[in-house]
Amino acid sequence: MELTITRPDDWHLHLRDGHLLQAVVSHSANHFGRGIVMPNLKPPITTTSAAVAYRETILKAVPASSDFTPLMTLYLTDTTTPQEIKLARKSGVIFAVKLYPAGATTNSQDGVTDLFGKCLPVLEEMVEQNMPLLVHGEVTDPSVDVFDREKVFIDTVLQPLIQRLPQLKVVMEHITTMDAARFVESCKEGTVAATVTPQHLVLNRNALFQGGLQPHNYCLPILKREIHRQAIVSSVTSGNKRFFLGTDSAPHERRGKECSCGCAGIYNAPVALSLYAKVFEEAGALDKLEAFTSFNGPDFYGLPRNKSKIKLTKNLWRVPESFAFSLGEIIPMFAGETLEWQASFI
Ligand SMILES: NC(=O)N[C@@H](CC(=O)O)C(=O)O
Ligand SMILES: [Zn+2]
Ligand SMILES: [Zn+2]
Repeated sequence: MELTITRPDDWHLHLRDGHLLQAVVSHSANHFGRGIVMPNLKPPITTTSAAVAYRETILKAVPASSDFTPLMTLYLTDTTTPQEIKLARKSGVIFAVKLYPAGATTNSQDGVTDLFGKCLPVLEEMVEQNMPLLVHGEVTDPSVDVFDREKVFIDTVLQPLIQRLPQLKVVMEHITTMDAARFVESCKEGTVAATVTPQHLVLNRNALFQGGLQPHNYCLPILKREIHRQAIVSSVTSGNKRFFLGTDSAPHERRGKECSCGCAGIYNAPVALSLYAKVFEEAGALDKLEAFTSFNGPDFYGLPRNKSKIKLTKNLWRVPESFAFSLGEIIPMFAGETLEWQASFI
């Protein structure tokens, strides 16, 4: 079996910098037309000038054979100014602002401590500039169970935010629960949307402990119960325009994952399209795959859809065990396993 679809984009991607960037960028550039690049570097990308410089670095690392376009984001902090949002919009290369609640995930220590207390003027300016807010939707209160953090975030931050600023464009990134899927479905189309990762469509939380601790399945928000996975699959495969592809591909050097305090993030760029295709096929919804991978995202962001195509072929292939690079190696999701769908340029 073979499918030809409009070239997809990745609306949530970590490309890192330095040697790691060099090692991973081609895996995204080989399949995707554009990527919304996350700003959680060390130090984070908090200014327009840093984002412009980071974009140049990425473009230099993209293989010459690819016209992959990085779409940049700004990392929101307690001290981001409305002026910075104006500058970001004027730059023409920054497409969104990213909210990391301080302490919620990898490199989020400089994130926001009090969204309503510290960031309202910035959020109001974002409405003016039609600049979307991308949210890592988890509260960080240590008394809230890690499996409930997304739902509590919706109730205590997202819902009030949308009520207060109904015109703000918001993307709830990497949704993991039935609650998030239902919430996004209840919001106004074109104003609130969600990205969905391959791992939250194909794995449930058992995958963290299958045969022993599985650090390469550890990401945030953490994998949830099977009922949540099923709810997300049905929302995504229903063809609802509010959901689109965002891999959250988040490479870490192997030693950073396989240690006594391993970091969160799954490197899925090499397998993402293969897994999305599998999910839609199993749901009997291959006819809806292209909208999810290639139409809903650009339509939400007000960007043109890609013109070129890619081919998805049902062809068994083996995921490499690892990708070696100058500082070590990166273990991809489903390392060493056999997958069914293979993506290629036309
Ligand atoms: N998803 C993750 O588990 N990790 C991401 C950060 C993020 O997207 O939350 C990373 O940067 O490694
Ligand atoms: Zn996140
Ligand atoms: Zn991410």
